[in-house]
Amino acid sequence: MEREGNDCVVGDTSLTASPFDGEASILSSTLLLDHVGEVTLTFHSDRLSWKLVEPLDNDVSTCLGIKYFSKVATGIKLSDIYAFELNDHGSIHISSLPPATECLLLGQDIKMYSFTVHGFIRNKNQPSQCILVEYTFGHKNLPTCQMWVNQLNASLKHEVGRPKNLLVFVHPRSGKGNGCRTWEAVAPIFSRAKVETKVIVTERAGEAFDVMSSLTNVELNSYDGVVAVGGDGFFNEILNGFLSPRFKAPYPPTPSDFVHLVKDNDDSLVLDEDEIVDETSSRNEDQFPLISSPKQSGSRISNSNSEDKAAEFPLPNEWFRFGIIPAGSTDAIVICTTGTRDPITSALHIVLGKRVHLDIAQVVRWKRTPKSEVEPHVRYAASFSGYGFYGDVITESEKYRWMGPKRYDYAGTMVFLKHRSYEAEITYLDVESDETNLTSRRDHEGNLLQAIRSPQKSERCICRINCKKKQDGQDPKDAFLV
Ligand SMILES: Nc1ncnc2c1ncn2[C@@H]1O[C@H](COP(=O)(O)OP(=O)(O)OP(=O)(O)O)[C@@H](O)[C@H]1O
Repeated sequence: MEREGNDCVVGDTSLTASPFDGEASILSSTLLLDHVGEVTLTFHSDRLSWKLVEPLDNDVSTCLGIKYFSKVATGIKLSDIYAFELNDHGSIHISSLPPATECLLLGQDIKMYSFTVHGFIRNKNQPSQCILVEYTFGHKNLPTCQMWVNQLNASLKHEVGRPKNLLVFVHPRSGKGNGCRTWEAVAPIFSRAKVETKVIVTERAGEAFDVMSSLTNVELNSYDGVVAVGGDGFFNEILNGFLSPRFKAPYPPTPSDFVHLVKDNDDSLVLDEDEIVDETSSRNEDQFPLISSPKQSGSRISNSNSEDKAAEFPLPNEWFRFGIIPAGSTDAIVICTTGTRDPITSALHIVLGKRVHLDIAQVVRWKRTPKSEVEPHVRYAASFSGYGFYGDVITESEKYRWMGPKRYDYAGTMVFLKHRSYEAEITYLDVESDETNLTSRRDHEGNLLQAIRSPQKSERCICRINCKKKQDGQDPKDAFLV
């Protein structure tokens, strides 16, 4: 170690393995840690650690007679680091005290070359939340700093699953209208981590769906994933744009005693006798009488990107991922997946390549009648799917988007005061995941469905809706509810 004029400390740099705390290290140097002082920085295979060369007495410093305890970190795991950056020639400040409490006599700035380690620590009170940290190390020689940055960047490349290129959709009017500001706040994390981003700020509802559904799989494969900066609705729109033209799966079986309903002009729902399906004939004809097979349903269910049909990638590569940075009104998906509603935490999870599997529900709206030309409507939902009161609240709340998240409270109250009730019949299929024979599975599902459905829907139906039939004093059993 040598000392140069104005007390600048220049350390020895060792590229060979050297023992540190009883552990083999890859690299070790004496450097100046900004706002701390002279440290020995050591790079182990999975972490960086540093130690004050001349520790302060019992880790306590004094200023004008006041004692300050040093709470300087002493290391960081490689997996908690998202970037290393070489800085311009500039000031490194030597002091063990935080700037606010620093004694003028203790601090001094030294001009030198430096590099910064960007990482995160967990919030002690809320461990799901990540807090950005950065440590800047200085040295008089530029090549030493460069060598450290090159070496560290090379090891970050071994961290698996970190994205390099992402497609980002920003919903500017999401939540309280903070979509763009949220993106601006997290964008530096992506640029420091050298993650390329193509950013699309939407101008209308449905734009993200259109872009996602019109991109070819080859184009999608040029990205490592897609990120939504917005709320749950926006994320679901992107997901639907991705899945709708690509995902090929059989529709769920039609309930065997499905009753067809038509909506009369007075908004009440009544049974249309002419439309009742002959169960026997329809079941013989097809296991799924009211919905078309994937072949029949054409572009809705098959891949609409004709040039991709014979493509190498039926779906994007296995590393393809979907990310969400919360800027919405409720952000349920983010809270469920990261445990916190914090854009910084989400951005860090994305650049660090953290992954979590997400269940997706396929929601199929059946054909209203067997003669109907309209194809079944298919939607995918990542968080929840609402019916009845919830559906009405969402529909109503869209009229008051200018209120921000409070619109849900307002719309919820308004819909509640209408005192509508909604009826639904739920059946479920117990699917064995390892079952490979689709035909036998369908048979099994069909039997199971019948087994768990109750016999006479009309007998059990209690009409609570304020429909015309009821107002006219007719037997509620004549009115069917959805
Ligand atoms: N530029 C835009 N202008 C208007 N609507 C848009 C625009 N971009 C997207 N949308 C639509 O706004 C809907 C709601 O967006 P988003 O989910 O981001 O906000 P939110 O409803 O406030 O949040 P949350 O879903 O968390 O309650 C989306 O389904 C999307 O179709």
